[in-house]
Amino acid sequence: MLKITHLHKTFFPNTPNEKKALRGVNLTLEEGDFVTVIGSNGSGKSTLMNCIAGVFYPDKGHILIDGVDVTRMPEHVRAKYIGRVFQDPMKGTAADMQVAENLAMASRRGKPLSLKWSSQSSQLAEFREALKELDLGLENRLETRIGTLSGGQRQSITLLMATLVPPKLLLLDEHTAALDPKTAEKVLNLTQKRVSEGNLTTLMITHNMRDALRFGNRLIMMHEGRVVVDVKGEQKKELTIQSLLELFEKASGAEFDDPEALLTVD
Ligand SMILES: Nc1ncnc2c1ncn2[C@@H]1O[C@H](COP(=O)(O)OP(=O)(O)OP(=O)(O)O)[C@@H](O)[C@H]1O
Repeated sequence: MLKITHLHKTFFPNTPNEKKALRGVNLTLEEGDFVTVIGSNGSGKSTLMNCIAGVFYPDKGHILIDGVDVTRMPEHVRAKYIGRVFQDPMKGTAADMQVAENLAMASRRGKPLSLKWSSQSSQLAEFREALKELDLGLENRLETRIGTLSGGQRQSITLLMATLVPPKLLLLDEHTAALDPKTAEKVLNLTQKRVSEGNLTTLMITHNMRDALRFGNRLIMMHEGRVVVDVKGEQKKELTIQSLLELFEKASGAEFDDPEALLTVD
C-alpha cells in the first residue's frame, strides 16, 4: 500500500545550518496497517509525513502509494490519496465556512475541484448521521461556522473530513496533542473507530508512549532520521514501555537517560 525506499531529506544543505532530517528511511505498509510512530524531538517523524504528503520533496528515494510513484507528484494532486489531520485544530477545516460546507468539500476528494455546493438533502442526511457518531451534539449544527467550534469539536470534524471518502492513506501528526486529556481520549477513540471501520492504512505520530502501545497493529520508532524499531502483531501486543525502551537502546546505540524528556509516558 505504502512503499518508501531510501528516503533522504536534508534542510539547508552545505550551509552551517545543514540538518539531515531523513537519512535513508525504508518502510513498507500493508493495506490496513495502523502504525504508531514515535521518536524523540527532531528524529524526522514530521519530515517523513511531509514528504509522503508532498509538502516538500525528498532529495533521494521513492514513495509509492498503491503502486503509484508519488515522490514528485504535487501535493494537491496526491491529496486525492491522502487524508491528513494535523496537531493544530485550526488547520484542516475552513473557519469561515459552515460545518456542512466543510463536509461537502471533503466529500469531493478525488473529484474535479468545484466551489459550488448544493445542499442536496440526501447528502445533508449523510452528514448528520456521520456527525451523530461523534457524539458531540454537532448533528444539529450543520449551518454553524466551523470557526466558532471548540478545538476538540473542530479536530473531530477534521478527522471525519479526512475519512469521509476513505483515503488510501491516513496521516495523523500528533492530532490530539493540543487537546485536553478528556477530549484527546474521545478523538483517539473516534480515530480507532474510523480506522477499523474503513480498514484504513494509517500512520499516527504520537509523543505518548502509552497511546503508541495501545493503538495500532504496528509501532515504529525513529531516531536521527531512520526507522530504528519496527514491531508488529503479537510482538506489538506484548510490548511494554520498559521493553520498548530496551529495544530502542539496542537498535540505536543511544541510551534513554531520561525517557520522559524524550517521550511523554502518561
Ligand atoms: N521545513 C523545515 N526547514 C528546516 N528544517 C526543518 C524543517 N522541518 C524540519 N526541520 C528540521 O529537521 C529535523 C527533523 O524535524 P522533524 O520535525 O521531522 O522532527 P520530529 O521527529 O517530527 O520532531 P518533533 O517530535 O519535535 O515534532 C529537525 O532538526 C528540524 O529542525
